[in-house]
Amino acid sequence: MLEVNSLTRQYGSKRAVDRATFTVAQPTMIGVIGRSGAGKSTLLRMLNRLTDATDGSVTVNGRNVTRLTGAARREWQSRCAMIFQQFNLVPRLDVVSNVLHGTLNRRSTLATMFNLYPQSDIHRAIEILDRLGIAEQAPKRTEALSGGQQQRVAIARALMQDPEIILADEPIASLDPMNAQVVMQALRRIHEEDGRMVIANLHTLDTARRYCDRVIGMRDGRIVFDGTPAQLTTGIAREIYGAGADFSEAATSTEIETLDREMEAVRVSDALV
Ligand SMILES: Nc1ncnc2c1ncn2[C@@H]1O[C@H](COP(=O)(O)OP(=O)(O)OP(=O)(O)O)[C@@H](O)[C@H]1O
Repeated sequence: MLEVNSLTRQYGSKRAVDRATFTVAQPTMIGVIGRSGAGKSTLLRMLNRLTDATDGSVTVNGRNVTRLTGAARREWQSRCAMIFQQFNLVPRLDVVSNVLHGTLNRRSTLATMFNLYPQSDIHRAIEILDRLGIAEQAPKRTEALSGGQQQRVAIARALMQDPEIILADEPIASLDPMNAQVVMQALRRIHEEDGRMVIANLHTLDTARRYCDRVIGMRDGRIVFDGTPAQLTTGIAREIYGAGADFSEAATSTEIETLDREMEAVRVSDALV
C-alpha cells in the first residue's frame, strides 16, 4: 500500500509539486500525464527519494519513507527502482555488466571495484535479459544497441533489484513508435506477471490509455485527475493539458495504432512469403 499525502516540492517561489495526494491499495500500472513542467518528474523523484520533499509524506505499508537517511534510504531506493528517458546506462560497458549494476546496493566496495559478481547473479541477469527478449545482446557493448534495446537493459537492471515498485520517467520519450510499444509491453508484462506496481510518466495520452489501469493527470504541480482511462474524457484531457477547444488527442499520440496496422501488414506479408 502506497500513500502519498500532501507531497510538495518548492523551488524558490515555484511549487513544482503542490500537495499531491493519492493512495495505491494494490499493485497497479499507473500513468502520470500532463504537459511539460506539470511536475511529473519531480513527483516520481520524490517517491524514490532522488529529490527531497519540502512537505508532505510518502508512506509504504505503514512506513514513512520521506525522511529516511543513509542505508535506510538506499534500501528504499532499491525497492523502488527508477528508469529514465535517457536510459542512464554505462555505454562502453557490456550489457550484462550494466544489468549487474542493479545489485550495487548490496555489494561491497571491493567486489564492485574488481567487478566480482557471484555466478548466481550473472545467471539471473541473463535470465532477466532473456525474459525481455535481448539475452543474445548480453556480451555486446551497450552503446551498440538500439534505443529500445537499451531501455530494456535499463528495465533488466531495475529488475535485478527485485523492486516492489518500478518508476519510469518518460521511458519511451526518446524512442520510435515500434520500440516505444516493445518497452511499454515489457513494463505491462512485468506488472501483470510479477505483480509489481509500475508508475510511468508519459507524455502521450494514448499510451497511458492503452497500457495503464489508472491515470493521474497533473497540471501546474497539482493532481487534477485521478481515475481510469475510461473516465478520462476529451474534456478532462483538455483541462489537464490546458488546451483550447481545438485540442485533439491525436496531437499527443505516438501513433501506436498506426504502428499496429503496419506490424499486422508485415505479419501478413511474411506469412505470404
Ligand atoms: N532542480 C530544479 N530547480 C528549479 N526548478 C525546478 C527543478 N526541477 C524542476 N523544476 C521546476 O519544477 C517544475 C516541474 O518540473 P518537472 O520536471 O517535474 O515537470 P515535468 O512535468 O516532469 O516536465 P517534463 O515533461 O518537461 O519533464 C518546472 O517548472 C521546472 O522548471
